[in-house]
Order: sequence, then C-alpha cells, then structure tokens
Amino acid sequence: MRDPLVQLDHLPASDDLLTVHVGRLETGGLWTIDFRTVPHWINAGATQSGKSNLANALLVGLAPQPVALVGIDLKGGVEFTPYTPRLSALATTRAESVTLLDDLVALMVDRMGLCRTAGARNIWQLPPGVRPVPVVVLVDELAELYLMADKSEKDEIAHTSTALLRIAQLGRAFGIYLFLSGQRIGSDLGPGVTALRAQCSGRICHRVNDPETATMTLGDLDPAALVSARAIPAETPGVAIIASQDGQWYRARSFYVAERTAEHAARTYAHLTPDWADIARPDRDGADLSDLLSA
Ligand SMILES: Nc1ncnc2c1ncn2[C@@H]1O[C@H](COP(=O)(O)OP(=O)(O)OP(=O)(O)O)[C@@H](O)[C@H]1O
Repeated sequence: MRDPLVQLDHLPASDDLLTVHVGRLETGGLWTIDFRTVPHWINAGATQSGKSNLANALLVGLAPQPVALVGIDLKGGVEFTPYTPRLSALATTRAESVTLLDDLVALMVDRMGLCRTAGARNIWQLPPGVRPVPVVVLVDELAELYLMADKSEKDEIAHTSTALLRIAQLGRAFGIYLFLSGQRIGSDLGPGVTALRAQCSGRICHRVNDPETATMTLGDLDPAALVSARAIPAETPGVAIIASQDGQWYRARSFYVAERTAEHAARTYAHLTPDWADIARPDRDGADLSDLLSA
C-alpha cells in the first residue's frame, strides 16, 4: 500500500470536535477517528507494531480541541509522562488508576444528574453554557489493569474492571470516551476484558503475535479481517486493520507522528488543559444552573 510515511507537525485539520484524521486507508481516503460516532476504541498490537504512534497522532489531533485528556499509563508512565502539559490527569500505577477511574465514574454520575435536571438525554443536548467538557481517556497497556500477581490484588482488579466497564457502557452519553491500547487483549485476562471489548465498537488491530489478540479484537467481524490482520508484516509499523460499527473493515496506516511532535503539541496547547479538580468536582451553584438552563 502507499506509504504515508511523512513526518507531520500537523495532521490534516478536522473542524469537528472529537474527530482526528489519524492516517490513510488503503483505498486512499482518510482514516478518521470520531469519538462522537464511535465512542470507545481498542487499539491492539504486538510490541513495535505502531500502537503508541497512533496514540501520538490522537494526542496531536485532540490537543488543540476544547477537550480534556486523561492518561492511564501502566508502563510506569514512560509513554504519557512527556505529554503531561496537555493531560488533566495521569495515573501511572494500578492504585492511581483505581482513584482516577473512581473519579471518572463519579463524574459520569454527576453528569447524569445534570442531564436529568435539564431533561437532556446526553451532554450534547445541554445548552453550551452548562455542557461539561468532553473527556478522552487514553489507556496504555490495558492488560496491566487485569493481571494479578497474587490474590491480594483480586479486589483491586475487580474494582478497576467494573469501573472501566461502567464507563464503556454509559460514557458515550456523558462525554467520556475510551481509547484502550494493549499488546494482549485475550480472554485469559478474565471475563472483564471480554465484557469491555463488547462495549468497544471501535477496533484497531495492528500486527499481533498471538492469534488470540487478533481474534479478540476483530474476531466477531468478518473472518477475512482476521486473516488480513495476521498477514501484516513487521516491516510496516502503523499498518492496522480497523473496524467500527458499520460492519466494514479497512486496512490502513497511521500517519507517522514522532514522540517529539506529540510532546511539542502537548506543550503548545498546555493552556487548553482543563484542571482536573475543576472537572472532577464541578462547582455548580443550583441557582446559576437553573438560570443557565432556562436561558
Ligand atoms: N505509521 C507509521 N509509519 C512509520 N513508522 C511508524 C508508524 N507507526 C509506528 N512507526 C514506528 O515503528 C516503531 C514502533 O512504533 P510504536 O512505538 O508506536 O509501537 P508500539 O506498538 O507502541 O510498541 P511498544 O508496544 O513496544 O511500545 C517506532 O519506531 C515508530 O516510530
């Protein structure tokens, strides 16, 4: 396929909120990730297959937008720490992830209350003055949230798994979106992962080592997609099979976005980073709220 290997400082611009052109389809069209259409994504692939490059592309595309970005990086923070200027929150351990996911669930419940008060089905039906900021949660190394070293971790894992699943089930309406990256997303990680996968209609499968991950990522789609994913050569990182809810699948390659490009974007748009304390604990005065809602 044509090689879109160009070093990009800017991705092709998108005017739409929560939409990023991350690469090119084999057919020549743009590969677009639009969280408002497909709210939750699984980004799977073996080591060096291009998962982080795709996360970089997303970061570069979302950084100039009025959205909050949140990271869960269980590679000890090595992937996302350089992007902290544009991150409203970053968890680098499982314990921090538990706190952050709890905050996200509480945020979702708060937004449910807000929508209920306003008679809205989702945050997009709220008047712009009260509409809360959309939050995109980037997770690196999903399996780490599920792997158990000993039994003492069982409750923590169950807790994390439930929180992630709740966000995946209800986040769309309340403006909370998931982009979950991982090398291995197999059923051996437990039923939580299988349930989570069912809620993620966006699937990206880079080159994989184990057939199980390709099957978990794409397997309930056209079997030909699976064959194509397993044929991705190591020499073309960034090539992936992508699928979303239209039932179609495509072969595509992400634009090459170096870490320093993403770091530059994170610094350039640092002033757009909402404060996590303001997002997680919105200071809403009841009187002001009814004024705004009736305006
Ligand atoms: N679309 C692309 N075009 C050209 N090179 C790419 C592309 N995507 C990734 N690469 C290069 O391939 C290498 C591996 O990419 P990347 O770090 O994104 O893989 P990964 O799947 O995140 O690996 P790991 O799991 O080991 O972190 C990097 O050197 C990266 O620059």
